[in-house]
Amino acid sequence: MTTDRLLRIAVPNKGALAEPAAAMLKAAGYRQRTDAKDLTLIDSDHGVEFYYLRPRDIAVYIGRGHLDLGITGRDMLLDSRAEATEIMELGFAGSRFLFAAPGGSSMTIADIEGKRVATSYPDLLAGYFEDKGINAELVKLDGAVESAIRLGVADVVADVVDTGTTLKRAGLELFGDPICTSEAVLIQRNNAELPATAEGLKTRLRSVLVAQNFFMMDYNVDTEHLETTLALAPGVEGPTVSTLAKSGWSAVRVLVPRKGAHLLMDRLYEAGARGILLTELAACRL
Ligand SMILES: Nc1ncnc2c1ncn2[C@@H]1O[C@H](COP(=O)(O)OP(=O)(O)OP(=O)(O)O)[C@@H](O)[C@H]1O
Ligand SMILES: O=P(O)(O)OC[C@H]1O[C@H](OP(=O)(O)OP(=O)(O)O)[C@H](O)[C@@H]1O
Ligand SMILES: [Mg+2]
Repeated sequence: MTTDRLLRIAVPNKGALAEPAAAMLKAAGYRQRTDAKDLTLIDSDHGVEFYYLRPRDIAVYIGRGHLDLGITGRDMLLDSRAEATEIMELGFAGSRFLFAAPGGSSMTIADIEGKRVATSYPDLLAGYFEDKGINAELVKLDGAVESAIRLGVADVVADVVDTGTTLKRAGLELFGDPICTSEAVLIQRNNAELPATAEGLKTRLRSVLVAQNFFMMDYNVDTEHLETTLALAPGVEGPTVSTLAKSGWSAVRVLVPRKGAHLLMDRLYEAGARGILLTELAACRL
């Protein structure tokens, strides 16, 4: 344990980020609140204090230097214009931020000129319009933006889209390229000096991502086919090759990306590997 002050971390208290953020911190070995009414929680074993805050406010606290690290959405960080930087992608709450208009209207970005655009991300959108030289009227709403056109308050909406179900239900169609592609990110204040415990937290979060995205693979292979199989699955730091009791055979252990793991098993089998096993990683430190 370090003698540094407690590391202060902002965790989303509600919405799409809250549950997966707490789950990721738990998977990294930290304590998390068990009562949704708790505003803070101290994990003294790790020298960390968690603050449960609205996701939209997190970049503000970090940018002003009142908290050390925070979990928020990239789109929210950009919209806040806070003096904070994204330091790690966390792999959940993936979304795109897109324009939509009534179904069948076949609008283009150029058609936005002079229109009323409803959004709950006004500064993100203002930045986009500035870059593109578009003049449009921003209508700031808190949520349920998809209803703004039907209710007559806007001609176009710009909103978070995941599956597209909400837009479809509102009879809207997407147009243009995404204004932003978002996911949950770990943020810190620009050029902040953090307690030493921050490095430990980052290492643990990175390790959770590896554990989530990789499998451990074991297989046996004879000497003739060893090199071919090693080339197919080179691993992260290189495979471990040990001698098998059966003469002329090796046992190989290697980390493989979860995505495509079954295809890789087929390829390794064709290349001579046998007894191929895939195992979940409970945790790791790389
Ligand atoms: N349906 C979704 N699927 C994936 N990510 C989403 C979804 N909705 C929102 N997000 C992402 O999660 C983050 C927080 O959005 P969320 O909707 O939880 O906040 P909010 O709108 O301020 O809160 P609330 O909806 O509770 O008022 C944003 O980065 C956003 O892109
Ligand atoms: O593409 P989908 O999978 O349908 O998800 C996108 C919807 O999810 C979010 O809504 P949320 O529930 O956060 O409500 P809000 O609009 O009030 O923020 C977002 O604002 C969209 O409305
Ligand atoms: Mg929302």
